[in-house]
Amino acid sequence: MNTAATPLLDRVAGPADLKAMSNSELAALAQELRQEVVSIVSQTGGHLGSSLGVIELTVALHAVFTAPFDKLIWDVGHQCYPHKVLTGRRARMHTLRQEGGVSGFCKRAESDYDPFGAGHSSTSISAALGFATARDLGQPTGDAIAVIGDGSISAGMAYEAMNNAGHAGRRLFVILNDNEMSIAPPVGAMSRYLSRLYSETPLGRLKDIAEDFESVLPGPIREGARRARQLVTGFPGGGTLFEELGFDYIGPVNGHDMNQLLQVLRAARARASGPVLIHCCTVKGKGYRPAETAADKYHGVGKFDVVSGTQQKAKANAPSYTSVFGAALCEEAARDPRVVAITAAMPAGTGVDLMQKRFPARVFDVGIAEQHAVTFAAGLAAGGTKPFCAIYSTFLQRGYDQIVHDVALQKLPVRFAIDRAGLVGADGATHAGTFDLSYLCNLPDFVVMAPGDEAELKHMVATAAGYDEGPIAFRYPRGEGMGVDLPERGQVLEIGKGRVVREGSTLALLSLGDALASSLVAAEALEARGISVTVADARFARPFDTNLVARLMSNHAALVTVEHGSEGGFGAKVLHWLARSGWLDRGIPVRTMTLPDRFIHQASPARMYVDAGMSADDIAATALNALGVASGKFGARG
Ligand SMILES: Cc1ncc(C[n+]2csc(CCOP(=O)(O)OP(=O)(O)O)c2C)c(N)n1
Ligand SMILES: CC(=O)[C@@H](O)[C@H](O)COP(=O)(O)O
Ligand SMILES: [Mg+2]
Repeated sequence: MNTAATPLLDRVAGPADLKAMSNSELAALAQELRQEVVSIVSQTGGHLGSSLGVIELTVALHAVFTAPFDKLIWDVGHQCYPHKVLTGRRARMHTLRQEGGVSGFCKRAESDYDPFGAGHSSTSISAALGFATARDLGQPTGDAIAVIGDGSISAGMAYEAMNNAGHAGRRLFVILNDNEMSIAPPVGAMSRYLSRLYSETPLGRLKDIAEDFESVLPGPIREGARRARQLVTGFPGGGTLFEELGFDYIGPVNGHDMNQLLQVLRAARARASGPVLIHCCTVKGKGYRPAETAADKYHGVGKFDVVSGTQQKAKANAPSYTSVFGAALCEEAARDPRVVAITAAMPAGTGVDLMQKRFPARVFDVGIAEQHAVTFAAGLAAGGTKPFCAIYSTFLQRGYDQIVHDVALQKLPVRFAIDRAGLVGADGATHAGTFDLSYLCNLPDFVVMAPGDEAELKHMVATAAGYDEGPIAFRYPRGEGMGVDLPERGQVLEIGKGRVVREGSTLALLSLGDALASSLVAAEALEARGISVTVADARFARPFDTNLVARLMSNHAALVTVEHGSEGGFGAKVLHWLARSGWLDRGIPVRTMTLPDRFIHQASPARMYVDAGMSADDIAATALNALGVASGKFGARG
């Protein structure tokens, strides 16, 4: 528990309590809130650095605006912990990111103070404009305020929204939280531009203040504006990019100076008639030394010791799939200079940082820009290189039209390395990689693979590297592999060929990807009940091994497919084929085990699979049910 004294925070039951506080009390409250957030996350783990950077901003926003009537929309939502503490969730924060607990992101179902859910980035300005438009159409809604980071503002959606908002001219606030960090150091021309705005104008002096605001802002700030305008703009009208898009621009503001924040927000709130962008400069990890000095600014941390900052690390039993991919990619890159890699702001998360270190000229971090990443990869493939486009399953959803239109339709050999497939744990439903099988298996000419263990992943990287006929993807889960021996060199697999892992005679389990582990456990349990089980690893979801399926159907009393993906993926393909080829008419029971038709909420991955009805016990029960139907002698649940 947090034992530090928090007299001001203890007086806060909700944001209304901030209204009566003086500026200096609000500044002191921010310090208490900071230590509270450090204390909470030290016990739960989570996204700490981003939350610490917006402590003063959170206090100031709640002091000036009136949530939940005013809509405060946190982009991504990974910086929302101080907001949650101030909005009635303090007592439950010890359950952060745990099963049944407080979400690590904003969630409409959790609180009226979370008007719009997130987890993926760059949606806040669009959502805020939606609220502002609803208000102008007569809905009982107050101001809409989007808080978006310098990393998240690199995505196309943010510009689509600003383009629309600038044209619409509605009263709307965008707070650009510029901490010069994404998860990794930010990249791109926009990031460079923001750095110029930041570095060439002294903090504490606002530049480019629209006429309307000038009269309510202090003299020195007004003075700085003119000079800064000349220094950093370069647009024909002398405005910032944001002004050219139709926003009033205020900034840069020192996001840790409570007086300045309050003054600027109050002025903006009093005077704005159209869209306003407030450029707020902050420090990721602010006020907690281990975070400020860490290379990743404590973006995402496990539980840690508050005094030393030392994080608890669970002992690894096997290398992670990510690290196996990263190493295998490096090996392929060393062999073939045409191998290149693309990441959308996640070099470490995807494991391409290894190749980035060895072959920096062949790794491209495009920033948070998944759509661009996919089409950029398509261009790289069309241009003769061998691109590996490494994107988490959940974020690849952003690039779906690009996958269809730019990659699949043109049959371009882009290799998709899809990490975080399946249920991912504490990040919950927003980050679950459950749809990729469904959305890729329907695309003509696409090859879709899933490794049953980390050695298989190495083979699949080699297979993808050697495959030039069209698009190819492999999807693998977050976390550790199975602890199997890794081959010296990945083998090129025959496209569309599965393998039998364990031979039996009564029941056939046909698993895809990491569902192999639970299928093997289920097989053991069934064997203990006297049922002889074959376990086959499909390896390929598309094209899948029809000969193998036909063999399993002809030699066994029932077939169960198992995959860690939503309905409409591998099992659906198998079922279609069985129906079309007439196999289903022969009366052999078939079951498809997929994730259920609902979102699964945060818990440990193992618990999420239990919730999803996909544990080894569930597989065994489903198998017994299928066999019961076949023979009438197994009366199990299912
Ligand atoms: C569409 C999408 N791509 C990638 C991510 C992963 N991601 C989460 S936070 C983050 C960095 C965001 O940087 P910024 O907006 O500057 O916020 P900061 O972490 O600096 O507070 C990234 C890349 C995501 N959540 N959504
Ligand atoms: C907020 C966000 O989207 C990322 O920080 C994400 O939580 C990273 O997930 P991993 O921990 O699986 O890399
Ligand atoms: Mg940032």
